[in-house]
Amino acid sequence: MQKIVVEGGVVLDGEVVISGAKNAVLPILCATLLADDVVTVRNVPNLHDVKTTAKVLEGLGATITVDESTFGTGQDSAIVVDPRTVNSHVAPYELVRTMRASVLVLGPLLAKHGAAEVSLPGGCAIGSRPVDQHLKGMEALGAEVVVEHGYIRATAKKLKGATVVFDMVSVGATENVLMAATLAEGTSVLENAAMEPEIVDLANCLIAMGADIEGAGTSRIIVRGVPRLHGASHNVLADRIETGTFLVAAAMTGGSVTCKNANPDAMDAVLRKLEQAGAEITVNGTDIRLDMHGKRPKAVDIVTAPHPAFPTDMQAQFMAMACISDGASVVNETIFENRFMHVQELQRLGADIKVDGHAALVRGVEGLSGAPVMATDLRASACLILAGLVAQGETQIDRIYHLDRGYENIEQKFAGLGATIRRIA
Ligand SMILES: CC(=O)N[C@H]1[C@@H](OP(=O)(O)OP(=O)(O)OC[C@H]2O[C@@H](n3ccc(=O)[nH]c3=O)[C@H](O)[C@@H]2O)O[C@H](CO)[C@@H](O)[C@@H]1O
Ligand SMILES: C=C(OP(=O)(O)O)C(=O)O
Repeated sequence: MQKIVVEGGVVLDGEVVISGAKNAVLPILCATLLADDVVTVRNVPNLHDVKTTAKVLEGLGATITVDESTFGTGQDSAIVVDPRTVNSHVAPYELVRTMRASVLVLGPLLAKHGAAEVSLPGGCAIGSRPVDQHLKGMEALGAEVVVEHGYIRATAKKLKGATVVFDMVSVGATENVLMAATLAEGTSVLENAAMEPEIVDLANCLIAMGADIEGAGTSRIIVRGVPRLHGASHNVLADRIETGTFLVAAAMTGGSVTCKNANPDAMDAVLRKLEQAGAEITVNGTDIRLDMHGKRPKAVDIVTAPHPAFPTDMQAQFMAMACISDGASVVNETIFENRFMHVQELQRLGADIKVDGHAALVRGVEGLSGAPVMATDLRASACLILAGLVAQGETQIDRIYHLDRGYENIEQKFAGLGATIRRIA
């Protein structure tokens, strides 16, 4: 099994080009199922999750074309989906279990083909992650939904517009219901909708396909159903979590890093926290530069919550920073019930962390020491790289397949900033 080996002690310096957002490209690829014609998705990151989504779409019969010569190279990296060849409405367990986001084919299949059979995604390391809000939304639009033998089976001759009030803010449920509502008869109103930038990106792609959507990016989204959606071309927005990961790395090492092709407007909460930690942040168009001027970060408290508050997907990286910050930080995780799996691994590197339920008290230490550690989920893996970058000696991170789900060329990108990092078999 592959590992990443990091040698600590280098001050990061330079520029890194940010990839398209995993959490935008996955729903957008699923949304292509709604179209009557070819959809071209650009700025597609070369991620394991993207490949899994492509497999799910191919399994449904869609024709996928990838230009390998440009795939994973930035803005020109495209996946072309022809949904006209779709001939199945079944997303099997083998694929869904490896990537929860595959449940996002439910809404599009139901709206376009009147039926969907999608394996229940099940829990994962960070929490149980139920999909009740997705199902409640489909039912509100008139679908008949049955959950049996580990599968969600949904049918509807024609979805009907309705008001859907989500019990809690869910990114995935908002996306699934938003996609389904585009082809429903009449108007749907999504109340208590998630406001993440990736939802706005999905809505923009749907609008380019001919959907009538108002209010994406607010808690109330209005969708006027249209009879059909056409082909389109869409550029995926920049990954704010990848951006944040590199900025935290720069802050932890006392360095200076510019993230190119980023989306500064989408990451206010993270940028403000980095400033609070003592970083100088300069935004110039789509460039975000962080300069730490060799200083040690100051301790900052964080509370994760739905956008525009501090993102749960940046919690582990900020906890890594808290481990070596000057002072004590409180990290409060309010989104997922089990997203502190990285704590034990950080402790192996010498961190002083006490967990009490959803809160962790992190007392910054002067230094960490390299050790073998194990990645437990995607962002936990990233946080261990960050910790390894400042730890004395070598840190070996095992189970990095989690990392490849959501970070494109991560070790090459860190190496480009001067880090001593390599992947070993
Ligand atoms: C592919 C993708 O975009 N993944 C992101 C998405 O995941 P995902 O869409 O799965 O996350 P949700 O926003 O749905 O989950 C938020 C919370 O709501 C709960 N919940 C959700 C749906 C539901 O039907 N019932 C329910 O109880 C979840 O268990 C969790 O506690 O948003 C999360 C929260 O920002 C991010 O961490 C993930 O990176
Ligand atoms: C939790 C995450 O992703 P997913 O919802 O795909 O598991 C993440 O990106 O940190």
